[in-house]
Amino acid sequence: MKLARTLSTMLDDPRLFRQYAYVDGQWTHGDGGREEAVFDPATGEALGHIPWLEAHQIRAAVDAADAAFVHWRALRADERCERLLAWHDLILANREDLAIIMTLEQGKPLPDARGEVEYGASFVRWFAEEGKRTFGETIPSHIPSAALGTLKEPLGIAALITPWNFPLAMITRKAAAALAAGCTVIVKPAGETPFSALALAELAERAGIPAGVFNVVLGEPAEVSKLLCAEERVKALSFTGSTRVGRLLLEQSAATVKRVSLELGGNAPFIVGPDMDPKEAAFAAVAAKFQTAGQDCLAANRILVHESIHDAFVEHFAERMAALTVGNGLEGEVDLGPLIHRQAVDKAAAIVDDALSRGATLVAGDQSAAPGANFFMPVLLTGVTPQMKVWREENFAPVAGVTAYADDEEVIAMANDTEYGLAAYVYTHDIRRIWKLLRALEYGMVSVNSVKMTGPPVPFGGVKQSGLGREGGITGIDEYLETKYYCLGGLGSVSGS
Ligand SMILES: NC(=O)c1ccc[n+]([C@@H]2O[C@H](COP(=O)([O-])OP(=O)(O)OC[C@H]3O[C@@H](n4cnc5c(N)ncnc54)[C@H](O)[C@@H]3O)[C@@H](O)[C@H]2O)c1
Ligand SMILES: N[C@@H](CC=O)C(=O)O
Repeated sequence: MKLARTLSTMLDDPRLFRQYAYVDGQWTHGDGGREEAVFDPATGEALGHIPWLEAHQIRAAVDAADAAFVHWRALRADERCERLLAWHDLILANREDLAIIMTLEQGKPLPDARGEVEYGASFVRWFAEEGKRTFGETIPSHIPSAALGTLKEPLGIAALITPWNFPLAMITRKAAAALAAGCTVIVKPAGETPFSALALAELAERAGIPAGVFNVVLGEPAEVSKLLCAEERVKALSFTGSTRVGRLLLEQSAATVKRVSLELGGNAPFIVGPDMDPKEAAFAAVAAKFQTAGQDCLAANRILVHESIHDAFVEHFAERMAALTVGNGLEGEVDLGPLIHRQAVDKAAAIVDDALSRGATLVAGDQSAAPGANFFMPVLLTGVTPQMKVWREENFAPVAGVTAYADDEEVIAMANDTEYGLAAYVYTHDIRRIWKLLRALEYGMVSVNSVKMTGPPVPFGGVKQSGLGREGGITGIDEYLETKYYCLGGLGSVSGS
């Protein structure tokens, strides 16, 4: 497929490409005339422009979400469910257009983008159904003549701030939960990937989600986030992004005591036991490292291999890595697209340089083969140590670092030697080792002998500085619900009280 200059000409439905914010059911430009270009990371070409809203326009979005909350919360759960299912169906019906938009603005290969559209839609279906199951409790009463229980009520307006690496699914995993709970939402997508969010808004409108219920605001990130955090009427803040920005938003939300959910950075260990077939483990590690060109919070950052199979593992890893193709995600069979921008490439190069200067070995990774300014060829480093940035930082790039270990105690200490605690991978068939590692690893998610671990039924989230709260699963909707306890006294003789 040839890259067209105008994004809309590539779509079956050009109305999915919107260059406005979406507030109170209206496509909105910025009153101050400020706007930003959005670039295709593969080519550097500008795809379009988005407005930066002024402070009074952000407040107008809060006014709209506040007014809409009254009616949205009053719908029955099954009525909200119907609208969410309509949204789900429209997302899937427009899968190809949404995938093209995503590949153009984010860079991931088109098949991966299609996969993300399906993944994103799956959260909408999940929460459409979960909204019908927000049960309260009956509490055996200790108070004479009283009935006790709880109700689940929507919190109010939820501000949802999302990253660029999964421009669609990180929105739906939050928004579908909030909307199903009866909350209204204000989405602030990453400036690098706003068009997926705006296409979702167009489809939400077509699905019959009323004006003011789903809003997308755009603007200078720190400015917009500060305004949303300061707003008393915004009751919940759900953020996915870096730990650095997550800390900042947590601090800013303190003044209004918001419900805060944070899905932050990861630094996943990938542990390979001595009993593993080195080839099987190496192929799995390549899959866990290089999806989304390493720009994934679940990416296997530190690959910890038992010393008895280390050399064979490295050989197979290098062989598998050499077969990966790097290029424009719209063109042909590509495994890795570009990084999001030049700063990401510079950061990756600096991390590799740091590792080499501290004694790591470069097994493979020739940057002269990169097909463009924002591309970074996969790198394999061995002899990685805790002193190196590649160990300490989330590299968010196709840079794999391998370290040998001697025994379970050593690998547990190595794996936990990080401020992060999102996900860990364990590859071994020894059931005792599996149980030991499962219990000892300080991570919110541990995946044993499987690269794939996510999906709607899963309580996704991290411990330590990888976050607060869980998204998805049967508890994901609780992030947007308040428990109201009631005591109905003076009932006379209440049987069983
Ligand atoms: N745990 C998860 O579920 C998960 C999922 C995806 C991505 N991530 C993490 O996201 C990070 C990559 O995404 P990113 O680079 O977009 O993160 P980021 O923190 O730079 O940006 C995330 C969002 O915050 C906004 N933002 C940026 N600077 C801000 C500021 N100073 N004040 C307020 N808002 C600001 C951005 O515009 C964007 O909308 C990685 O750390 C990755 O691990 C985590
Ligand atoms: N792959 C993760 C997103 C992290 O960047 C997910 O499935 O949520």
